[in-house]
Amino acid sequence: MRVRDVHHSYRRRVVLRGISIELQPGVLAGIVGENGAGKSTLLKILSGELRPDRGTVHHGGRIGYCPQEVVLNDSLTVRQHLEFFKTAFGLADLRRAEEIMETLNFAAYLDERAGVLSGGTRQKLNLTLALMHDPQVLLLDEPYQGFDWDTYQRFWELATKLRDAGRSVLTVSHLAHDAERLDELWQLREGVLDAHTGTSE
Ligand SMILES: Nc1ncnc2c1ncn2[C@@H]1O[C@H](COP(=O)(O)OP(=O)(O)OP(=O)(O)O)[C@@H](O)[C@H]1O
Repeated sequence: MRVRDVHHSYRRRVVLRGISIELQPGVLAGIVGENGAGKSTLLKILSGELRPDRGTVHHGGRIGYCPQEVVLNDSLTVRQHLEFFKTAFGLADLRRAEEIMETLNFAAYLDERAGVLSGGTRQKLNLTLALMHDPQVLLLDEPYQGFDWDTYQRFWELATKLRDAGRSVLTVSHLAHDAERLDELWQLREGVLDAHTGTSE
């Protein structure tokens, strides 16, 4: 994925002031920044959900986008969500989705309605829906929010495995405590990206 000179404002609030970034295959990268720094705005632009005021985003292959806001239908079960996305992605089966569910340890909830799931379990489903079509570029917005420690570890094992299989993985977070797990880490501040140098935000 190649991003060149992306700018974005919401009316007079300037959020991104010239973001350029290159995401190679087989890289696990992170962007950190304070609340309101513009991380979600940038991911929305990279995923194609939002059009930048200026600048370009080029990518090859499938994108997997896990937004910060969990987008689920409370009246559908986990299984129904998977079936819906299987059709939307044109998948032959749910093999990958089932593998991810096993990894994240929530296969037992297949027939529960999304509306009764805990926050962490909803996030597991959110993440599964973003990854089940085996995207080449993964854009993950605070993907582990609400995860318990064991699931948090499993999330990183999954992200590392995908990186090792040649996927590009980009996670955004307000904390830099995962720095040692990442191949590249940037800091978003005042609308621009710099190499992250500090140990925490
Ligand atoms: N749809 C919108 N309309 C107007 N302003 C917005 C909109 N979305 C975001 N903003 C503003 O843009 C700025 C950046 O927001 P964004 O959600 O991208 O930040 P963030 O770094 O992801 O924050 P957080 O860590 O809290 O999730 C904030 O000041 C926010 O209030």
